Amino acid sequence: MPVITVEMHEGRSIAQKKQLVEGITNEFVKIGTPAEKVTIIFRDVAKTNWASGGKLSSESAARPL
Ligand SMILES: O=C(O)/C=C/C=C(\O)C(=O)O
Repeated sequence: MPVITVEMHEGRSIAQKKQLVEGITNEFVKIGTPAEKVTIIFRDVAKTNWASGGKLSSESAARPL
């Protein structure tokens, strides 16, 4: 019963999340896991709560989601 947690910047659309769900689930199906057993949790993190390379994401140049 795999549980996959995806922590990412907030802002992705439902359509984008559905695409991710399909892709991630399919990878597990390819290795023999029934799709119903795959659980995916999205944790959308505000850019003010995320930092990389010593900088808050909210203060870094915007990149497309
Ligand atoms: O850590 C970074 O520099 C960038 C992270 C980007 C995401 O988490 C995202 O695109 O959701």
